[in-house]
Amino acid sequence: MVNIKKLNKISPVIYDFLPKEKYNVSSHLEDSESDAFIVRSADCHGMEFTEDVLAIARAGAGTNNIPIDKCTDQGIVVFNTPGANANGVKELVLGCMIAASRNLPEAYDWVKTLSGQGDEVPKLVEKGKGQFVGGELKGKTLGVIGLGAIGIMVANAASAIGMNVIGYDPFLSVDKAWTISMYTHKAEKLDELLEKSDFITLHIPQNDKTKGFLSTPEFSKMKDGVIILNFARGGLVKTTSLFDAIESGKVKKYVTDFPDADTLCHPNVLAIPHLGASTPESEENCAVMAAQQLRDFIETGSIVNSVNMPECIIPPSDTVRLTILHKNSPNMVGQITNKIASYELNIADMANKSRGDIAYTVMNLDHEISADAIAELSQIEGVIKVRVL
Ligand SMILES: NC(=O)C1=CN([C@@H]2O[C@H](COP(=O)(O)OP(=O)(O)OC[C@H]3O[C@@H](n4cnc5c(N)ncnc54)[C@H](O)[C@@H]3O)[C@@H](O)[C@H]2O)C=CC1
Ligand SMILES: O=C(O)C(=O)COP(=O)(O)O
Repeated sequence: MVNIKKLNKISPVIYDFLPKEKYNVSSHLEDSESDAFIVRSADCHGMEFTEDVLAIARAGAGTNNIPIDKCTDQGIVVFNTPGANANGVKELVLGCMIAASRNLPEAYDWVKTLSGQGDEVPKLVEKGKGQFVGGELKGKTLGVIGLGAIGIMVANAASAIGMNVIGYDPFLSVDKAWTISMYTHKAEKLDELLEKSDFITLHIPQNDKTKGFLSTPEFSKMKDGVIILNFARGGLVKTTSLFDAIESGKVKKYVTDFPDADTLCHPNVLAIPHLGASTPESEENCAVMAAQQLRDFIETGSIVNSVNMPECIIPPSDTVRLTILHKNSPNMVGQITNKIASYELNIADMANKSRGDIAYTVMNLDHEISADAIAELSQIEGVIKVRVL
């Protein structure tokens, strides 16, 4: 039985992919008895992992809640589900862009104050509506920072409703570029996007390099009255700089899916409780993808959509399969194959993939491998984790 601990509520569709006969998926497991974890936004940074932990599947995109370096050092494969919740976020970004521009939250609050005015309500509505006049999106310029799964969908949808779109992503892949609407203008420099945009939306991961991505120097380059949307992560925007920019009239409104004690009640902040991916469709897509990836890895050794290990797609096999995560350094494969040969085992098939400092070797063997041989392979310097499937 493989124990998979759920660290968040996950769509029950996972049970279709992790059948009860083989997988014990529960939130009641101890960390120490878990072979793998499936998680949404729960903070895993303080967790200790035993050497039996094989993988962590993030049913979602952002992995800043997972200690990636620690997992890599321990040979724990971390997966995410790229694109699985992108449509959910895109729709909320569009809705909030309209809500912010047309002053809907303020108007909604105000109209409720008319309660108790009886037949006067329609007249009072017409009299008071002028205070909530807000601009249309058509013809305005939207700056999209980060053209990944979500940023591209937002850019394409905004083009379709008549906005001018400027995109900025210095790391854009060619495959992704093919999917961007021809109407999206490419900003060579971030400054160009900051200077020209009426709305700016963030769709980049939060990491050591992107923390405080928008702070005083960036705000100072923006147009007066810009509306900023942050459906990526709270730490991307420096709050003190944001409040100064609101005070000076530079920023008209800040829409965030990641409120904190400071931003929560600010009158120019439209705060949403991290709802971007909270749709049945996105939750199900993420759960399916996370469960499938986890199962494939556990059963065949295949690694797809990992954020810390090399991709390695291998068909299932009836033979004994050995998977070895190891350092990507000279003569690792040589030492491993020599050790196997010393036990007079023949390698029928083999794959070796690397990513940065880490490599992954998968072998199909003609015969069973002994516990002694596995122990000796594990002791080779640079070998991180050995599994027999
Ligand atoms: N509010 C919510 O519920 C959700 C929030 N998210 C957040 O949105 C982020 C983006 O999600 P996806 O689009 O699915 O990820 P993705 O990985 O498909 O796209 C991220 C893009 O950001 C780009 N990028 C990275 N650093 C950059 C930089 N310094 N400047 C410009 N571009 C940069 C990358 O090249 C990539 O194209 C996630 O990391 C997560 O934090 C994701 C899903 C749901
Ligand atoms: O996928 C992401 O990065 C998200 O922010 C969604 O988080 P959630 O799964 O809704 O806790």
